[in-house]
Amino acid sequence: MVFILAYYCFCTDERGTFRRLEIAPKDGPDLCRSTIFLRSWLISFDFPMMSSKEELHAHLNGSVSFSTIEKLVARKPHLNIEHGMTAIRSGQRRTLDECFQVLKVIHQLVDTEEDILMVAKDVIREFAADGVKYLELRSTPRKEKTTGMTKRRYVETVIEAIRQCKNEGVDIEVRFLVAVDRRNGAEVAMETVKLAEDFMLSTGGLVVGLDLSGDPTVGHGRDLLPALQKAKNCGLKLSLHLSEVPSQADESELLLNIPPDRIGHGTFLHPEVGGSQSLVDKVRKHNTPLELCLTSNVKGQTVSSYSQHHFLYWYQMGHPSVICTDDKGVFCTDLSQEYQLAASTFNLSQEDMWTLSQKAIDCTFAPDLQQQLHQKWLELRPTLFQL
Ligand SMILES: CC(C)=CCNc1ncnc2c1ncn2[C@@H]1O[C@H](COP(=O)(O)O)[C@@H](O)[C@H]1O
Ligand SMILES: [Zn+2]
Repeated sequence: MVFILAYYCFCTDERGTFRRLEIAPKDGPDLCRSTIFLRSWLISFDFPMMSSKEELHAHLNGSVSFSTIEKLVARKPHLNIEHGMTAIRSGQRRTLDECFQVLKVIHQLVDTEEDILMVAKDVIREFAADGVKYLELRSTPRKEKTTGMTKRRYVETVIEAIRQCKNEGVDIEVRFLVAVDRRNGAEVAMETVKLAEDFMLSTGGLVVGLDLSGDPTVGHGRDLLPALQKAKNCGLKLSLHLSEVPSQADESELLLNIPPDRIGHGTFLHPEVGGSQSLVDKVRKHNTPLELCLTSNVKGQTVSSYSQHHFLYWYQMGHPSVICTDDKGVFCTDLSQEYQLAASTFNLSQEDMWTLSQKAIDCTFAPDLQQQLHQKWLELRPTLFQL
């Protein structure tokens, strides 16, 4: 017990800056589960500001937790999938390619409408339990011949999960971005945009946008430009994974002209890491927010260490930057942990953290909710500074 406490114990110094006291050497699934509970408990006492956050970059299948994986494995024992194959634990690193292999294993486990419903509801409840008040989930519609699942049913099932959570009183607003996997090429991208448009019009505002993601080393954004432009023209908000690897500068130049409404990662945009001033100028000109995922980038080895993360570059410039998880299940993290990592790495105070989470409200794709969220944040603020 003492060991577990030490693992997640944080304190604040005289500036109110978060300090992590100790890090566990290695966490197994059991330890991970118990610490997630314990950490939520500690956070609720020590950092009330952590109970007001918004998550703007979360891939559904990458966000599946240990406990949900256990339920899926029990449904499909014949697949012989073990925990080590679906998550990258504390201290472990993988190449980006290996990270995508992990997602393929999870896809094997999630291949029916029942699975999607359970996974989406669990993920929504887990974000809510972590104090996330507004969540934008994204996922790639998948067709599974063996189970009869269609892409349309896939999206309908995610929407159903969002509605059920709402009806059950889960304290979180959820919106959905339909994802285009760049690996599948231009034709599929265009079909996906049409599907997203249909759902945007038929779900009363639950589908708000389009995400471009997938293995950044596969394909080129120029082929996807017509689909992305069509999405923008029909009113879908665009969040594009850009410059996740160093070789994407040309593609980013092109896609930034659309322009996107938000950027996922943008790890190699700035000149100090092989990007260019012209790329930075384009991002600045449109004030395009960045979705930054510290653990994902470090564990996926596109960033060498937390202190080298490009969060600092953009934060120091005062550019809108939103802390996100990317794939909380795969990377064994949650949004509270990502905020704490940013705070301890970059010497941020509680006030700084508060301001970050408050400014993220203006980066959401649900303008109809922004006023309500600002009000909620103002109501929760006094509880933070009374401590
Ligand atoms: C784990 C990993 C590779 C992290 C690196 N960051 C990522 N970069 C680009 N696309 C991603 C990333 N993480 C998840 N995705 C996308 O999200 C999908 C999984 O979630 P879903 O099935 O769309 O619900 C992946 O197949 C991939 O298309
Ligand atoms: Zn991502």
